[in-house]
Parts: sequence; C-alpha cells; structure tokens
Amino acid sequence: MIEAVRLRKHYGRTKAVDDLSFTVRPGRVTGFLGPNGAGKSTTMRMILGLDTPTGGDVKIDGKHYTEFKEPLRKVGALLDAKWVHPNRSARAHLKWLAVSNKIPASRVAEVLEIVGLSEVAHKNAGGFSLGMSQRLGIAGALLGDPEVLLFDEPVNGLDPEGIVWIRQFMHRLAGEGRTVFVSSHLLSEMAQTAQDLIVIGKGQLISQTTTEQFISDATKDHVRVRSPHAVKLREILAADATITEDAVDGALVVHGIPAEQIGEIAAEHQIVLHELSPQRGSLEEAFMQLTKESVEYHAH
Ligand SMILES: Nc1ncnc2c1ncn2[C@@H]1O[C@H](COP(=O)(O)OP(=O)(O)OP(=O)(O)O)[C@@H](O)[C@H]1O
Repeated sequence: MIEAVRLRKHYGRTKAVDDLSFTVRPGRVTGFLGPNGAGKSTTMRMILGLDTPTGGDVKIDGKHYTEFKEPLRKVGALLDAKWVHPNRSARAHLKWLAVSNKIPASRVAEVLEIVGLSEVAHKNAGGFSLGMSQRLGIAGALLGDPEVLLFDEPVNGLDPEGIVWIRQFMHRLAGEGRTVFVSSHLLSEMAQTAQDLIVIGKGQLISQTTTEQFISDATKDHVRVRSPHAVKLREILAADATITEDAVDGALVVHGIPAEQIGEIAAEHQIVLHELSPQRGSLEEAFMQLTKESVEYHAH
C-alpha cells in the first residue's frame, strides 16, 4: 500500500505537487492520470525517495522508501526505460542490479524469461528498441519479487502486442496481491488496464475512485436510436428527453430515457427501430471533462 498525505513539492514558484493525498491499494491496478506537467513523475520520484518533499509525506506500507534496507525486494519501479549502461548487456545490467540488492543472480534468468528477453540477454542494452528497453526496465523492477510496483508510462514505445502483454501482466501482478501503480497518457489503454484511478491536475487531486465510477460520474450515458420514422419518434420522446442528432449518420442521440423504455415507447407506437444502443461515456471524455480547468497547455 502506498499512502501520500498532504504531499508537496515546490520548485521555486512552481507547485509541481500541491497538498496531494491518496492511497494506492494492494491487489489492484491503479492508474495515475493527469495532463502534461500535472506532477505525476514528481510524485513517483518522491515515493521512491529520489526527490525530497517540500512538505507532507509519502510512505510504502508505513515506511519511507529510504528506510528499506533492500528496497528492490519491497518496491520495483520503471521510471525511465533508457536508464541503462549502453555498453552493458541486458543480463549484465540485471546482474549488477541484483548484486547491489543482495538478490541471487539466478533470479536474473527468471525475470528475463518473464519479460521475453532471454534470447537477447547477451546483447548490449544500448542497442535495444524502446519496446525492448521497456521490457528490460520491467525485468529490473521484478528482480526482487516486490510487493509494490511503480511504472511511469510503461506502454510508451510498445507495439500493440506489447501493450496487450503489459496489460495482462499488470493484471497478473495485481491478481497476486501486489500493489501496482501505473501512470499513462493513453487513456483508452488505462480504461482497460486500471481498476482504480488517481487523477491529478496542477499537482492537486482531482479524483480518486474506481475507473467505472470515474467514467459514470463525469460523463452522461445516452442512447443512439435509428429509425425510418425518426421524426415521429423524436416528437414522442421530446417530452421526456433531450435529443440531438448524430452529425455523421443522423441517428437520434437521446439523453434522459433508458434504452429499454425507448424500445417500449417505439413498440407502443408501432415505430420500427433499426438501432437502439445504450452508449457509455469513455475515459477520454471523463478525463477531458474533469481536467479541463487544470490543463497547463491548451491547443488553440
Ligand atoms: N527538477 C525540476 N525543476 C523545476 N521544475 C520542475 C522539475 N521537475 C518538474 N518540474 C515542474 O513540475 C511540474 C510537474 O512536472 P512532472 O514532470 O512531475 O509532471 P508529469 O505529470 O509527470 O508530466 P508529463 O505527463 O508531461 O510527464 C511541471 O510544471 C514541471 O515543469
């Protein structure tokens, strides 16, 4: 479990992290979302003791990261995939990490196997693609078989197969009871990966909730209806719903009446329907809605 209490980090006048409190629970994948410059990386660095908070506190199972004697056994992290010695082989890099944390060298082969890099383990990590580097970084995070895992933008540079692999992998880690905390810009990916979300903007907490709840709180469900008698149906429904038209195919977009009821009303009036589909909001919509006040850089 990771617990931040009134965490702050100021760089001069910039409040990178500002009075931020949250809890990351074990057994779940928790997504860490926020617009560019929101303070995600700064927060992750403070969790890992790489930055000292200006105020407040962040602890892992009640301790500061720096209090763990062999931290890799407690917390594994992938912050910067390119953080390897370019002239070291993948295997040598992991061995060096293992030795410095008193982890048996035999574990290196295991983690290389887990991330699918066994066959290129002898090659210089400097020549790895970003996707391979991400896998190597993940192997490093797994070395100590830690209970807590932090990943900063882990799917950057991964191809679709790699993205699916990492999603399933994170679910597996959480399924084993570990705490998995992952930041990402890819919202549709996060919607499928994270069960819980911590959303920040301008260093402050915007929302901490389940992904499901986040989406339903911030977006409005609606129903798409297509009918050869759309004009008549629209007139009937208009008394109880807000209705617009889809600009692309002219479908009615109905807010305020559930799909079942629309179906019943249509049947009552003998109106043929060609489509009746309930639509859920997306994480993108919810995110844009909730962070619009906190985006530092807008495109105009
Ligand atoms: N070492 C530093 N010195 C000064 N300002 C910094 C430093 N590190 C971060 N900042 C500032 O703190 C704010 C938060 O940055 P941070 O990198 O944590 O955000 P982020 O949410 O990870 O962004 P991104 O999604 O773009 O990676 C930004 O305004 C950034 O410019």
